[in-house]
Amino acid sequence: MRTPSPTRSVLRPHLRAAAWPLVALGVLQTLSVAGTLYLPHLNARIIDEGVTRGDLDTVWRLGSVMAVLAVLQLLIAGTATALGAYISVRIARDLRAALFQHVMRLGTADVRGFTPASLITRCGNDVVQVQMLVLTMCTTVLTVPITMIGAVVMGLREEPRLTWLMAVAVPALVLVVLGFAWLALPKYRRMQPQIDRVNAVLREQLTGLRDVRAANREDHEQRRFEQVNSALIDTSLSVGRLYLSFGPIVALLMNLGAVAVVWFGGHQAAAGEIGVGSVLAFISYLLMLMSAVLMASTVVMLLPRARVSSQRIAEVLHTPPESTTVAGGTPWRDPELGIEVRGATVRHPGAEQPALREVELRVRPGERLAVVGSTGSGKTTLLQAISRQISIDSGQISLDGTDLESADLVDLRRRVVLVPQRPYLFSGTIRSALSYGKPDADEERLWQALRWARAERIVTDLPAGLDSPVAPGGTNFSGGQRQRLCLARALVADADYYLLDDVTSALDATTEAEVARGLARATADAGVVQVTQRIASVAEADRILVLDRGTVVGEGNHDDLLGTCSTYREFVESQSLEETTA
Ligand SMILES: Nc1ncnc2c1ncn2[C@@H]1O[C@H](COP(=O)(O)OP(=O)(O)OP(=O)(O)O)[C@@H](O)[C@H]1O
Repeated sequence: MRTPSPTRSVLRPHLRAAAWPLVALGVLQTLSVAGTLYLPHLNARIIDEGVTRGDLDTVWRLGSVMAVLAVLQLLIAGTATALGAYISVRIARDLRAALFQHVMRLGTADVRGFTPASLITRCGNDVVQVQMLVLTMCTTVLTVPITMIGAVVMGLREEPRLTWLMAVAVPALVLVVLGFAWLALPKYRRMQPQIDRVNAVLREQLTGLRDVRAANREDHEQRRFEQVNSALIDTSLSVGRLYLSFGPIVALLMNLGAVAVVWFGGHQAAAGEIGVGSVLAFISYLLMLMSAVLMASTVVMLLPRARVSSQRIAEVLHTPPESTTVAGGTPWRDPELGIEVRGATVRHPGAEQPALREVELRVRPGERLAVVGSTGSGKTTLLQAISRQISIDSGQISLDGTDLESADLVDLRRRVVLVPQRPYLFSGTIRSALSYGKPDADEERLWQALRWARAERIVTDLPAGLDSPVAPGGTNFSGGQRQRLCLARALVADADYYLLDDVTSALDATTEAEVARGLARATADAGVVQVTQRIASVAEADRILVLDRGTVVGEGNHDDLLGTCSTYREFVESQSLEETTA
């Protein structure tokens, strides 16, 4: 079975949506080309029937017709160009929107797999490549064949004995174009991944700028950037050099064609066999024919590059979204059942060992479960799995008796709120940042959440209060302030379950204790799974789950675990040691 071309599959829905503008464009282009083809013929008649015979009336009459026709042709061609640009911009806009919408629905693992840098290139540069192709197609798809046929027919009408020149000039030009394509296409293919690499390096360097400076590695990073950048520049330059040689060769061929017409046609004109106007018209038709071949070659050049870009866009669009049950999944069964994890095993893509092995846990409404374990023991992975940021490889996770795989994802995310280890604050104001997950939250709710998260002072200390600006990522706040604001944002959502991933790690012990008290009040009716490294937070929990290398090695309350779980004892002892040292 033939697989549809990626360009076609990516463009089809958008071309269909632009059907009427495309029809209008076709009509305008046909009229414009017809005008272009008729003008040299009129010119020939003015010269041969008017100028040569000294018939001024004919010169005036045909001259006026030619002037009106030329203006009309210009207007129509201008409108067609504008319409073509409009269609290509509109298609690019819709394609980018569709791509962005799809990326938003991709699973976390898929986003990691593509890499954010590549996704940015795909939404940006790759869409631009497709847009360029559409724009070129808009100006050539009808113009080229009509011009080619029209130029040959009109050339034959003017002087059939010169048409052999067309039969020589056009294949020569086609050969040059094919040679150029053969040299240029591999370079174009190399370019997109090179743009990806530049973006990836740049993104990493800008994200880790502080660490680069702290480690004095500016020179190293500069070299790393220069390496990927110069690879891209080299490719771009070699394409540019090819174009440099292509232009003069094509111009030479076209001029040789014109000279040949003058040479052979001139002899016939001198012998009185044809008019000078016909020779001039034939030159115009030959040049039109060659220009049409060039226009077609532009499409031939753009097509493979746009194909590579379409392929990259199609890869994203064809990646299934996170869930087939984004809305309208299986209803929740029994609110008393809460969160249940049964035999959950998770292996991250590319990882040798599973991050979670056969994990079992249960959290009911109003219950608080603390999760402790050494670094890398799978705590974050567990919370990601419960909130369905990642899928589990085996076992089952359910909420209120409904398997998360078949649950309504939007409703799940409304009911179960994850506060990650390094949450992100979006730019805007504190008000917009706090109500990010619940845009209809009233002001009282925002203040209440701020009080619970002990973040009220952060806001009242600012002159503009809730309307104070937040920089992208919340970088105008300290780590501890950011953590509390993010916690407040989660509490605004008023969820049924909270998954808290070490959310007080940047706070001092006193503030942490205050936050813990606020949290306890805020989430009194909710179920809470709290990953923590602090013994103080563990003490507040109803139960404690101890993870070691992805496996549950203990579960119970503090006293039970002290007696039964050596990993937990080590955790407690390390904390006591820290406190003593402090
Ligand atoms: N995206 C990933 N790809 C591959 N392996 C991963 C990925 N994320 C985590 N891991 C691995 O899974 C294991 C568990 O990681 P996880 O982040 O869940 O640990 P953690 O207990 O939360 O650690 P920490 O306390 O340091 O935050 C680790 O061995 C880690 O290297």
